[in-house]
Amino acid sequence: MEEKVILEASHVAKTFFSSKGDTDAIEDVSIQVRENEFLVLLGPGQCGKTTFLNILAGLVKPTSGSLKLDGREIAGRDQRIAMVFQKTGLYEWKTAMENAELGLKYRKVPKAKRREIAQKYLDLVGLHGFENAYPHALSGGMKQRVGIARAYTANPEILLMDEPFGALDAQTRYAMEEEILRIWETEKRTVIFVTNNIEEAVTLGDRVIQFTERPARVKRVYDLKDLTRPRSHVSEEFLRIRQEIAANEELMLE
Ligand SMILES: Nc1ncnc2c1ncn2[C@@H]1O[C@H](COP(=O)(O)OP(=O)(O)OP(=O)(O)O)[C@@H](O)[C@H]1O
Repeated sequence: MEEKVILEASHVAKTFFSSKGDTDAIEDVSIQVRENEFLVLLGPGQCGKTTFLNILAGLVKPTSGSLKLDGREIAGRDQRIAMVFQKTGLYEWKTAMENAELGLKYRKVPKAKRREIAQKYLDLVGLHGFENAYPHALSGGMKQRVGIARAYTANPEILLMDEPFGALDAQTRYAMEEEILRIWETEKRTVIFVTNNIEEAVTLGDRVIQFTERPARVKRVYDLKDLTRPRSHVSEEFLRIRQEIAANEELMLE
């Protein structure tokens, strides 16, 4: 059975206009995102990935093109879409719990209820016992966990993740890749995850959409659904796909 398309971007383009010259960030990107899939957007640095994600989040207005969520056109921010940033954007003067429940507070959810929901997701991301910790007392990986809990707490249909592990050391990054898969398997949502790291893309994605250099276009789509999880970084299949994607990326950079 064909899976349901939850989000569709059609012919999205973005040019930043400025007195110093215009920058074409995205040329013409059309993608379909399937419900509950883990979709990775992979592309070289500065190719326009963040811009594209910001457009999906309603934070940047496309120059042209359109977005449909659940079959209906959307423009601007939508509560059904939540974002996890590379820089976590946590409030330093708020505890892990207060950060996690913030979205619900804005929505005027009563305190007891929002505590209950935030607690559920702090538990899910492995932060039980750290509810009262302030961000400065948390490691980089733990801060990202709070960011993920905060996004889940808002109960979105779609989670956008912009290189969330890009600033972490390699070991923590591997651990967080396993963690995000565990969290996603436990409570499935549609995830759109941006990275410039091929290994990370192949580790995580049901599908990987490879972008060209700026201005971004879709170069190729890899369907990895049949690559069994958990994925061994040294299996023949994993290495073959990694190599294939890398070769394609090099071709683009020549
Ligand atoms: N607000 C803006 N005004 C002008 N130019 C911008 C703006 N935001 C992004 N750009 C330009 O658009 C291009 C794409 O940037 P973007 O951050 O989307 O790339 P990226 O693929 O996410 O990069 P990275 O992998 O380094 O995070 C860059 O050349 C950037 O300088």
